[in-house]
Amino acid sequence: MTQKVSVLVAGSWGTALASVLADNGKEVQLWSRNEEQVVEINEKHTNSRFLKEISLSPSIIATNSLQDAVQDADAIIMVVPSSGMREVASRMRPFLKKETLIIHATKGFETGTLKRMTEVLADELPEMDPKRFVVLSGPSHAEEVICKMPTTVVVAAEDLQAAEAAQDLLITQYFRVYTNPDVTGVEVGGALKNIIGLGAGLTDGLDFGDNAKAALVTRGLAEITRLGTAMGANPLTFAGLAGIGDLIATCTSRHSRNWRAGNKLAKGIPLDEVLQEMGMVVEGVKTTKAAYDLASRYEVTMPITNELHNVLFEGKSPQLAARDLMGRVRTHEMEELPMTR
Ligand SMILES: NC(=O)C1=CN([C@@H]2O[C@H](COP(=O)(O)OP(=O)(O)OC[C@H]3O[C@@H](n4cnc5c(N)ncnc54)[C@H](OP(=O)(O)O)[C@@H]3O)[C@@H](O)[C@H]2O)C=CC1
Ligand SMILES: O=C(CO)COP(=O)(O)O
Repeated sequence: MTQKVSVLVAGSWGTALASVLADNGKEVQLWSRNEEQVVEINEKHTNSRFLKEISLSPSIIATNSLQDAVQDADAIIMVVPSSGMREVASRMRPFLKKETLIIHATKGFETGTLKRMTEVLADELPEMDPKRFVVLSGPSHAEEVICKMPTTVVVAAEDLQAAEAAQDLLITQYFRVYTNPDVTGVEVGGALKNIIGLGAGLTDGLDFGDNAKAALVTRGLAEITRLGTAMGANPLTFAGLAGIGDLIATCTSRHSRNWRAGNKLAKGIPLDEVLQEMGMVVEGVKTTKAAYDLASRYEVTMPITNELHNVLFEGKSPQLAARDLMGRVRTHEMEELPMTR
């Protein structure tokens, strides 16, 4: 029997994942709160606001009804921005079957609570087994996936069978899916790389050069690993797709929303104008605030996040932030290790 999979919501990444599922022979519903978008997807088979003139599979059915999208689904993929995860999870709860597989592909923390997305899902869906919540992450720009360009991602769940079920739903010739048991690591890596992506956009916008960007990625990975392990992640996860893999994509790609936002900031455009101009979610901004608070909660040193926080929210100039990063007290590359001579 054909599996029924619903994707919530029809942003760029949700639409690209719906397309992968359709290519994999699944019966796909794509939920949006926006009536015009539903009509466009069903009648023209495009989602022009997010994916320009790309043609979508006519087998993807868009709907405005959350109940219709959720009630018969064998699996649901949640791709709502982190700011909307709690609201959408709570609204879908009355229609959800206990056995439905829940996957999310969102990269961020909840502002205020600082919770990871599977923790938000566990709060709002208490009837579901949290060990079966799956997170999907890795280097995967919607603009390339929708064109069936070779892409690799990772799905993590505490329950291996749940991760394998997600792998099975999505793996295709062009979309290779690995499993990993480290839910915390995959969620933390996916969220924190966006901060470094913003920083890379700033660095490139200010013409700091290739050495600076390599330093940012490498030292960014060091602080992601530091916070992630303090939160319970396996450090090896950050050497994988949800860590260095996604950092490379975000810090080097012309598709990256976070890189582009950082690049605009480097031109002196104020943050609120940058976010308006982007017209798409830039998770790195809220994540910088959350990571700044998490670093303090877990007593972890995160110099790049700290400086980016000052640039975004305290009006510090990026040049001064870079100077302060370069002028930090000298230390060992592996800061956990003592200095030896
Ligand atoms: N784009 C990409 O390539 C990738 C994105 N991601 C992650 O996926 C998530 C979504 O990003 P992306 O698809 O790019 O975002 P987009 O900006 O492309 O789309 C966001 C969509 O979410 C909708 N939305 C926002 N809040 C709510 C809500 N409370 N209820 C219902 N719908 C809502 C918006 O609807 P409306 O228009 O009505 O506001 C819009 O359709 C992010 O966490 C991102 O980091 C992960 C990997 C790749
Ligand atoms: O997470 C993403 C790609 O893996 C999307 O975020 P960016 O567009 O900022 O790179």
